[in-house]
Amino acid sequence: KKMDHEEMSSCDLEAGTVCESTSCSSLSGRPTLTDVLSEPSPVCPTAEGEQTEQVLEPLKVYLRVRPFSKAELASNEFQGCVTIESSEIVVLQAPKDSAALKNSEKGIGQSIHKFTFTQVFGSETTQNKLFDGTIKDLLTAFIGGQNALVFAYGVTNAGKTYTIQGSPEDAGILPRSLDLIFNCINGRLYLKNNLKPHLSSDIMKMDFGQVEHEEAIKTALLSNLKEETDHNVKASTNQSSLKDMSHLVGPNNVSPMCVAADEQDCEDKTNKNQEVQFSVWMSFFEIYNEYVYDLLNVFPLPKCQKRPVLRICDDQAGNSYVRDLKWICINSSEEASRILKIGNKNRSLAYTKMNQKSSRSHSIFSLRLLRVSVEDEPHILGVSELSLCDLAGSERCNKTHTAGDRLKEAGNINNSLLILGKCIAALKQNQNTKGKQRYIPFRESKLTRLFQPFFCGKGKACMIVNINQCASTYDETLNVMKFSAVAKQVVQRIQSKGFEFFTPKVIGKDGKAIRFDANISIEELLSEENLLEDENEMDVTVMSHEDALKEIENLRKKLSAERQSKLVQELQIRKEMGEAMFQQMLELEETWSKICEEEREKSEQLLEKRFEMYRNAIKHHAYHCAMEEVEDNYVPVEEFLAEQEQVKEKDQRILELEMALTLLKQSSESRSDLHITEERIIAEHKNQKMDGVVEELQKLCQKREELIKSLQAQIKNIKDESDRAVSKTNEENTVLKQTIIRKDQEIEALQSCVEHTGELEALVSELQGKQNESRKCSSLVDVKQPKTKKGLFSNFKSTVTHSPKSLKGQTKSEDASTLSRKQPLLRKM
Ligand SMILES: Nc1ncnc2c1ncn2[C@@H]1O[C@H](COP(=O)(O)OP(=O)(O)OP(=O)(O)O)[C@@H](O)[C@H]1O
Repeated sequence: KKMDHEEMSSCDLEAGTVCESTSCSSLSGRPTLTDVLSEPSPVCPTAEGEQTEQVLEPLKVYLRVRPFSKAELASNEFQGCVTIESSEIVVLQAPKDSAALKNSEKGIGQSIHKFTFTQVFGSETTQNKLFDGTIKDLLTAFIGGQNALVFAYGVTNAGKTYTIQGSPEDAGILPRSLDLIFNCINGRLYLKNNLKPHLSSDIMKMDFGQVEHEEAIKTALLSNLKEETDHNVKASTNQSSLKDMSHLVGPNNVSPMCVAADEQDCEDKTNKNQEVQFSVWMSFFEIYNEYVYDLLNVFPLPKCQKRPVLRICDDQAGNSYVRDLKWICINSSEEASRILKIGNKNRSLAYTKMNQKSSRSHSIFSLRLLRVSVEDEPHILGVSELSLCDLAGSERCNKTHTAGDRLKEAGNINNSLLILGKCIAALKQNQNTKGKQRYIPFRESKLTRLFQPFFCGKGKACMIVNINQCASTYDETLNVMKFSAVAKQVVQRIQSKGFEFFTPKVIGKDGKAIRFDANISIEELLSEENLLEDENEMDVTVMSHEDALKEIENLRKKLSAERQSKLVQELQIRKEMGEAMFQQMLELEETWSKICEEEREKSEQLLEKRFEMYRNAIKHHAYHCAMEEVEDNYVPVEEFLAEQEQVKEKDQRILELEMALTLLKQSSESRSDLHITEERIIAEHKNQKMDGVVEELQKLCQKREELIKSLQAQIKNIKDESDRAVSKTNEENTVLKQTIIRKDQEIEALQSCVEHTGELEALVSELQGKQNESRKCSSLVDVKQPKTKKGLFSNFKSTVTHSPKSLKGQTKSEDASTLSRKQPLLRKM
């Protein structure tokens, strides 16, 4: 969890904290290739104790996003996980089902991450654009004499191999670099080929026989390819390869960089630089399961035979190199491409679930450029190295369903990448802390051992991060991005001086160093007798007995000094760890006390709630008990009154008895003492009896009084209720009265209508009579059957005469109960 936190904070820091201007300023006004070639050496190579200048430059980290394949699009891998915000910023959004999203839902980490890169190349980026935008400057530095490392990093199937090597149709940065280098040194190749790279950065002078031997190896290698490749295929490949590279080459086979320079100036400098020549050597090896294998085997070994394993050794300056690695002298980019093909065939590739041709090893292609001055007599000026590394892809074994050999490979791959991550994190931390320097575990893996010089000032490094946008590999991609965020914060301290600073040691055939002197020509050196006489191939590590003893003594001293420093370091680390742990304990204690406080408050609240609950329950219970008691003690009113009567009667009786007693006392005064005593006893007895009865009666009275009170309360309640009912009934009555009045008014209106209709009928019959009379008078009229009355009024009459009845009937049927309720009220009115 702590690691996550650290990673996260580094990511957050990432945004905008790394000063890009450092790199920009160093690049502004950068020299053209012709400048590099023509400039005289700035520092005398023999000047001892001279302070070396260093250039601070942030590690350049580029991001390339691979496009989706058709299969990925079909399997719903597109979930908008990767968004390119600008040419430098990319945002990652966790898809559903990813561990990152699940963690963020639990409050661990975030679901959205923002990362800043030196430059981001989207899925539409062409190989050419990537090449121009990433390593062109590095190549300038390489040709100028600086060591350079480019490494492609990413999860499996992210496009690392595609970026480094490309496809037959579209070449990657490696073939493009070869083309550019050979275009730039075009016409300045050192064709004697008698100088060969040796150990980490030395040069070995070869005699004629050795040169021939080297030539023979190369020819064998090339013919090996020739034998296996079909002529037609080869022809088409060569053509396509030339066609592929054609866009890199300007007119007259000069690279665009050279074309860009002022032509006249370029020509002058080229003429001048005819005296500087170059010898180019290449090697290609892989680190597979932590074993180093040469990929440029002259004769392919049968599958059953084990490949020879190469060792990584240190030279006297402590620089690591691959011992017995084959270095092949190359004279053209085409030659290099052909040799590269052989190497690729020897690479450890395998089919995995994620990638059909997954690289199971880290492959490192290296070029060494020897710069030779041929002004008067050839002089060695220096050597620089360019390494292009295609790292094996990191992967999660359960996702890739790896098992057996694949699982072992994955373990080794992940382990070496983990150590690379540790080294980069330590480098970043060391540059931020003054004084105490953290141990950088370069030597814990073969890969980091070989990368060490590039990260320690002896060259420039640049990282190309490859990612795919698939939702299924989101978590691994996020880790890669976090790693890149840390790497981008590493600031490289690069020795500003080129060849001259890394003065190569020239080794003779006997393996002994020849004192380097720029004034001694190669021919002079070669003509030295000791070189020519010794025909036997010598192992450079063989020393004389005295030298070996001295070396052992030296190493012993170094070892004890190293042990002491390590002991101090260990103590320091222990102290730091102790302090860190103590700090952590304090933080933990603080956190826990906070948690305890919160818990305490919570439980107090809970307790308070419980108390409230119990209180309410008790109240409820008490109320119920009281109600039950009241019910038990309930006595009907009649019974109570009867008892009251009895009490009164008893009171009366007591009074009578008391009076009788007084009389008895008075009359018995004259009786004898015996009688008196007897009577007194009797009276006392009676009194005692009466006292008990009185007490009982009083208790009864008290109870009755209580009962009366409760009954009175009940009566009051009933009275209130009846009052309410009466007022409600009154309100209803009022409403009913109003309704009845309305109905009466309606009936009256109808009756006046009926009367009016009667009048109208009389008028009609009168008019008819008059009409009949006038008819009789005017003519002889046949007696006719009287017609049935038709017309508005007859209908109206019948309607009106029937309407009250029907209305009444309807009202009856509709709401008989309402009427029955109304009638008494009407009667009242
Ligand atoms: N920019 C790109 N444009 C088109 N296709 C690409 C691109 N990058 C990668 N590919 C294709 O994606 C597939 C996987 O790429 P590649 O083999 O380079 O991945 P890798 O990272 O090297 O994987 P591994 O680590 O397993 O070797 C290949 O088929 C390749 O052609």
